Amino acid sequence: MDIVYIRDLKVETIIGIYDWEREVRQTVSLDLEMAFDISEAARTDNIEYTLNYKAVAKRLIAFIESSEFLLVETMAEQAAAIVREQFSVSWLRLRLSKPGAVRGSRDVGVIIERGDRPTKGAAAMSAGV
Ligand SMILES: Nc1nc2c(c(=O)[nH]1)N=C([C@H](O)[C@@H](O)CO)CN2
Repeated sequence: MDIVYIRDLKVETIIGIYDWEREVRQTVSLDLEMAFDISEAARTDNIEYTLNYKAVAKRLIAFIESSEFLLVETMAEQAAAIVREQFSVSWLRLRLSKPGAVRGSRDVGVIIERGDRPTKGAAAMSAGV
């Protein structure tokens, strides 16, 4: 299985457990690796046969911009579910970072994997199979 990816998708949103975090929008950043067989798209040179990363990015931006989660965990889980269910992605790895949230660190956050691990190709390598 191959991978279609999105790196460092920055979105402004309400996120965090502290009072001040409920009042100002902060930037979160998403890295997404999505298992997808790209062979038919490569053969036909047709966007209809692949996972359109722009469509995924637009959907995630709309979802995150309108959300108000306390935890990065909740945002990551729900973003992963949207990608899996609405774009028929069988496996994905999602890193959700909150830049500057902890003094002294570049960013903090979570990395989650969801779905069935692919057994061959770039996605299998990425999933450590
Ligand atoms: N595992 C988590 N730890 C923390 C979170 C979180 O969402 N998941 N959030 C915070 C605060 O909102 C922090 O980001 C503010 O700097 C603290 N720890």
